[in-house]
Amino acid sequence: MKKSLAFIYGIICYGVFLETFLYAIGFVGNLLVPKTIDNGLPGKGMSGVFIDVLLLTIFALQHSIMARPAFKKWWTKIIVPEIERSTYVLLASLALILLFWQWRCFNEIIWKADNPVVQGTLTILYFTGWIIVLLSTFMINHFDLFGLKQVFYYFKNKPHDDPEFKTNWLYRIVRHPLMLGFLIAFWATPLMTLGHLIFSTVTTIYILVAIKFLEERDLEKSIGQKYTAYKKEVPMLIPFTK
Ligand SMILES: C[S@@+](CC[C@H](N)C(=O)[O-])C[C@H]1O[C@@H](n2cnc3c(N)ncnc32)[C@H](O)[C@@H]1O
Repeated sequence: MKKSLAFIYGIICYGVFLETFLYAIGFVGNLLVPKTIDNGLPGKGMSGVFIDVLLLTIFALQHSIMARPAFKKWWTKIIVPEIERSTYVLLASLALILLFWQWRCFNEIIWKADNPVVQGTLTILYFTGWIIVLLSTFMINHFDLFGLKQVFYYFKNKPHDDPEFKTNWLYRIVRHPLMLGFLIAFWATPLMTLGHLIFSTVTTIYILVAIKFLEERDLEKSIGQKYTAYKKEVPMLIPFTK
């Protein structure tokens, strides 16, 4: 019973993530969804900027704190370890939903591409960024990353191992293709408004800090010499710079 419930919970969390991910593509790209980065509650002065930065900080803190090994060790004494990843994914999705709902728009134009070729190129780049994000999740292990594998193995009474360290496909070109995909999607836009600029700047700072001071430190601790060698060989985010 407990295992079935955990499995159902994992599927629900994955469903919420999938919807949030698709909504995010529409939100950042100003496409199809009711509230977007440039179409929603109007931002007013510094209080609007404060709200946007706060929303991004809530997401960043949830993401960073709950991904740390020390937090997971403590947290899995409280909840069933097999639903830890699903819970992380659910809370990350809820933090994003809060951001989509409460985002304050600032529509002052920073840049606008009028040339159709430039517009088209930036739009293609935008979608390429999201495709890179999605592909990268499959290169690590999509179902592990989003908690489905853990609850399925629990349901089936099979032991679950942590995902393997990968250095193939996009991980041979940069160490963080998933984050590179996000950076491309956040910056490649034919219309950059002040609100979008706040979003892209804060997320870029967060991505750089999280990679350098959190994720890579944990990876070096858990993988050791193999990761140090990988760092020497493969660039962090910009392809062909090593
Ligand atoms: C959201 S993913 C982002 C991965 C990576 N930073 C990227 O941008 O492609 C975070 C998880 O991926 C794991 N991870 C990072 N690099 C990895 C690799 N080369 N192989 C397997 N897992 C990796 C981290 O341990 C962490 O649990």
